[in-house]
Order: sequence, then structure tokens, then C-alpha cells
Amino acid sequence: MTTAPVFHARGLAKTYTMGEVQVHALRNVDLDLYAGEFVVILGPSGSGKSTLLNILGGLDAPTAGTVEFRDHVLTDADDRALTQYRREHVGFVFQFYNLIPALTAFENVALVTALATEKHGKATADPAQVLRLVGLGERMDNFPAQLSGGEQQRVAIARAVAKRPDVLLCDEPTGALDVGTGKLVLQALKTANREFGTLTVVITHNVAVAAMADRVLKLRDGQIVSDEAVAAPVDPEALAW
Ligand SMILES: Nc1ncnc2c1ncn2[C@@H]1O[C@H](COP(=O)(O)OP(=O)(O)OP(=O)(O)O)[C@@H](O)[C@H]1O
Repeated sequence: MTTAPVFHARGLAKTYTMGEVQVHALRNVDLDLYAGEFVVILGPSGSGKSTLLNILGGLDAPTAGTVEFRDHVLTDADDRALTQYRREHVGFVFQFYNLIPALTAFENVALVTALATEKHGKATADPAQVLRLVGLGERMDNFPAQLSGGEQQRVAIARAVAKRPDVLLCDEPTGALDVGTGKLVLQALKTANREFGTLTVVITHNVAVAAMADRVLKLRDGQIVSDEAVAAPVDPEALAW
């Protein structure tokens, strides 16, 4: 049985022109991503990872090629349609957590679920339940300044998944963290992926993270140079780097 991909991208290219110099951030990328997958995209600095993630997330447009998200053609969408796409379908997790300092962990998550429900009538997850899921059941009433970096990142993950997005896009989510803390964050992403079945894409230059994925894509010089399924993904706790 074949299932339709969530993302279907063909011939993606992104070229930046800086005066006389052209930088080919992506060249002729074809990609299909499926519901429920945990995908890790690996590549050295400058290989095009963030460019690809930003295009999938509707934050940027390619120079050439097409991207379909289910039956929406993102590459035909105007800014307004892309904003709506991001709000309704995409959760983002970045290297820095972007929490609201004056709100507690619980309130940071609840703000997003309240907005999603009010504005879009979306069914969302219970903020307390999602915070427990990422291991922060005892920290819900703390403000961001009273949380470690790893805990703040887990609040950011809870916030992103609580609106029940179809896809969770993570750009170097452990980039600012030490190994032990990074593993807790990866565990939170894996738990959310398994619990909600959200297609999860993590980009990183840390090759060790690949072992926890269902599928690993490697980017080099703006091209996908390998695309492999992982037979037996390991628990994030077992990763070492
Ligand atoms: N706005 C921009 N203007 C010009 N060049 C850009 C711009 N954004 C990215 N680039 C270039 O495109 C290439 C790919 O960048 P990208 O950020 O996608 O790589 P990356 O793999 O995510 O790197 P890193 O791991 O360092 O974040 C790089 O050569 C980068 O310098």
C-alpha cells in the first residue's frame, strides 16, 4: 500500500545573488516526506539545511521548483496564504527558544492553544498534558528565567506541538545545549512524535542524532546525496556525541 506524502517537492532550487556572486543554496532537490515520520536532515554548515526547512515551513520561497503540502501548492501561495498555512499546519522549534519572559511555562503554551482555538477553531492539546509529556510536569509554574536552557527548549517544543500541527520543523534544536540536556530535548521530540504522530523534521550538523531517526537525509552543497531508512532507531538516551 502506498500513502500520499505530506510534502512533495520537485526540482527545488534556491539561488542567492550577492552582487556578482551567486550562491546556490539548493540545487534540484526532490523530496517526499510522509505522515508520522521522524526525519533527520544532516549536513555541514552551509549545505542548505535551513534554506530547505524554511521553504517547507512557508518562511521562504524557492527560486525554482514546486512544493506541495497535501493538496496545497505552497509555491503558488501568496504571503497571506503562507501565513495561514504556517498558523494552521506548522510547528517550529529553533535553536533559541523565543519564550515570552513574563509568562510561566504553562502560560507560554496555553497562549498558543488559546489563539489556535479562538482564531482557527482548532482542536488543541491540553497544555498541562503536553508539558508533562516533555517531562516538565513539575516546572509548569516557572518563568523562563527560572528554567535551564534544556527546560526552556522543552517548553518551546510543548508550545509547538500543543496546537497539534501536521508537521514539526526543528532547526538545530540542541545546538545551544550540552550532551545530557540535548538528549532530554531529543527525547521530548521523539515522545511528541510518537504520541501525536506528527511528521517531525530535525536539521542538525550533529551526525550522532541520525541514529534516533526513522529516516536520514544528507545534504551537501545544496543537494541530497543520500536518503536512507533506519532499520532500528535507537532511544535518544543511547545517543553519544
Ligand atoms: N539570505 C541569504 N543571502 C545570501 N546567502 C544566503 C542567505 N541565506 C543563506 N545563504 C547561503 O546559502 C547557503 C546555505 O545556507 P543555509 O543556512 O541553508 O545552510 P545550513 O546548512 O543551514 O548551514 P548552518 O548549519 O551553518 O546553519 C550558504 O552558503 C549561505 O551562506
